[in-house]
Amino acid sequence: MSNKYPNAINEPIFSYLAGSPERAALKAELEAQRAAVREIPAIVGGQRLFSGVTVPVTAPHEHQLVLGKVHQADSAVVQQAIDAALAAQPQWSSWTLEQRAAVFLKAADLLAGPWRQRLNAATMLGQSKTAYQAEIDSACELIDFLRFNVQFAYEIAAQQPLSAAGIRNRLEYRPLEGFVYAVTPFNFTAIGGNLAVAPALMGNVVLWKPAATAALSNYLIMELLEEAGLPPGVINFVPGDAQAVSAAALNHPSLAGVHFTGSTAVFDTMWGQVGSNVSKFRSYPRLVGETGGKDFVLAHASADAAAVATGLLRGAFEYQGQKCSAASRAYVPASLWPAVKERLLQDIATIRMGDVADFSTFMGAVIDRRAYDRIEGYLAKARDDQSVTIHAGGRGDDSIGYFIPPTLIEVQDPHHPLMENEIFGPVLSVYVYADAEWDATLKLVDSTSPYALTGAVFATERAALEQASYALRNAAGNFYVNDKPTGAVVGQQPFGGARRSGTNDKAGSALNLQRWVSPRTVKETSVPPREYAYAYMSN
Ligand SMILES: NC(=O)c1ccc[n+]([C@@H]2O[C@H](COP(=O)([O-])OP(=O)(O)OC[C@H]3O[C@@H](n4cnc5c(N)ncnc54)[C@H](O)[C@@H]3O)[C@@H](O)[C@H]2O)c1
Ligand SMILES: N[C@@H](CCC=O)C(=O)O
Repeated sequence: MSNKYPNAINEPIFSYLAGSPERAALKAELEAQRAAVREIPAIVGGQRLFSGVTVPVTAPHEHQLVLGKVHQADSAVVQQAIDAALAAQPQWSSWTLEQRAAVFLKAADLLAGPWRQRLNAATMLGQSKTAYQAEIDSACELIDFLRFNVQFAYEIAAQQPLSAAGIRNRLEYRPLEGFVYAVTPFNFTAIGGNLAVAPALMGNVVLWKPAATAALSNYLIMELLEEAGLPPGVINFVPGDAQAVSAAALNHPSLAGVHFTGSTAVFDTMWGQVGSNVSKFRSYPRLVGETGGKDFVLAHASADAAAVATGLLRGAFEYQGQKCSAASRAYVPASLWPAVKERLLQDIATIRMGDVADFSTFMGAVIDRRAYDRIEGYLAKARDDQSVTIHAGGRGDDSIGYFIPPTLIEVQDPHHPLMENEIFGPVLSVYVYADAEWDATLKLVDSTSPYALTGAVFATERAALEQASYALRNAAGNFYVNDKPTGAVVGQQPFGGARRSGTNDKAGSALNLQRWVSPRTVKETSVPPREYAYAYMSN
C-alpha cells in the first residue's frame, strides 16, 4: 500500500513574542479556561458517563484554583468500556490504513490550527507548563506524533516479502486481537495522546486511563479526536482510580497489549499482574513501557563551561525537572567546576518561578502535593546532611502553589542517594571528579544508576567524545553530544531507554508501531500441483 500523503515535517514552534497573534490567542484561552470548571466524564463507546464521584483538577501553581472535576470510572464502567472497544473493533479494523490515517491527519491539522491554544492553555493551567514548554508538548510534539506515525505506518505496510514465479506472497499487518490498555503519565500531554493514538492508527481499539493530574488536557484530546471523525468506541477514556481500573483491565481475557509511560515501580506492578494472569489471555499481551530515569551529564576537561552550564540549567530545571529525560546527576572535572558553578549560580539567580500565565516565568510548580512532599523530603534530608553542599535553592514553598526552586547540590559521595534515585523535580546533584579520573568516571556514570534513559557528554576533544560514546553505549537510550539530555523531537530522536527505563520501543518511530500489529503471511499459488510425487522420483 503506497502512501499518497506528503512526508511529515516537524511542526514549527510558535514564538509567543509580545504582540504576536499566538500570544494574544493563548492569553485569551488561559483567561477563559481559568474562569470555567470543566466536568470531565468517562467516554465509553462515544457516550459521556458522569459517575458523580469526582476528583478535582487544580492548577499546581495555584492549588486553590479548580479547573475541572473528573468523574471517576469504576470497574463497571471499565467493563463497559472494554465491551464498547471490542464492539467497535470489527468495523475499525476493517478500515484501510488510508481511512484511519485520514482521521489522525485531520486531528493534526485541527491541533495545528483552531485547537492549538485550547490544548496549550489546558496544559499550562493543569500541568503548570510555561507557554514554551506547552507549545513544544501539547502542540508540536502531539502534531508530530499524529503526522509521523502515519508516515511510519505506511513504511511498515510497504515491507513486503518476495514472490517467486507463480506465487504471490504478502504480509498483512493485522491489529492485535483484543484491546490495548494505554496508561499515561501527567508530564507530557503529547505522550498521553500518543499512547492511545498509536495503537489505534494500526487498527486497534483502546482503553485509555489518563493520569488524574493531566485529565483536563487529555480529555480535550478526546474531544479533538471526535471532531476529527474518530468513530465511537475506538478509544475509550476511563479516568479513575489507577489500581481499580487496572485490576479490571489487566484481568480481562481480551487484553492484547499495554502501552504505558510512567514510573518504573508502576510498570513493574503491571508487568507482574499480566504475568500472573498470563494463561487467561487469548493472546500473549504486548507490553510496552517507557519508565523512569536518572539522567546524567558528563563534562570532560576540554568542555566549554558556558555550554555545560546552559545544558545543565535547561536540562535540569525546564518544566521543573519533571521530564523523564531531565538532567539530575552531573559529573564535572575539578578544573572546570569553578567556571561552571559560577555561571550556573549567576543564571539560577535570574530564573523566575511562578504563575505560568505570566510569560516571564521560566518555571512553574511541581505537579501536586505528593510530588511536592517527595521532593521536599529529599531537600529536608539534604539540609541536614553535612556531606552535601546546597549551592542554590533547597527549600520549597507550598503556600500558593507547589513551588520548588531550582536546586543545585554538590555531593562528595558519587553514590549518594541524590545521585542514584529518580527525584523527578528541579534538583541537580553534581559530583566533582579529579581531571585524571576520566576513565574511572566513565565507569562510575555507567554503573551508578539502574536506569538508562538519557545522558549527555560535553567535550571539545573528539577522542574524549568517542570514548564516552562507546563506554556509555548501554547507559542511555538517548545519548546527546554537546547538548542537554532533554527535548527529543519526533522523527529526529526516537525516544526511549533500556535497563530499568523501559522496553525501549522508541516512541515516535516505526519500532513502536510494530508492537501494535500481528502480521499474517499469505501465500497464494497460481497453479497448485495436482500430483504428490516429485518429477525426479520417476527415474
Ligand atoms: N521513559 C519515558 O519516556 C517517560 C516519559 C514520561 C514520564 N516518564 C516517567 O513517568 C514518571 C512520572 O509520571 P507519573 O508521575 O505520571 O508516573 P506514575 O507511574 O505515577 O503514573 C503513570 C500512570 O500510571 C497510573 N498508575 C499509578 N499507579 C498505578 C497502578 N498501581 N497500576 C496501574 N496504573 C497506575 C497513573 O495513574 C498514571 O496514569 C517518572 O518516573 C518519569 O521518568 C517516563
Ligand atoms: N521526550 C521528552 C521526554 C519525555 C519524558 O518525560 C524529552 O526528550 O525531553
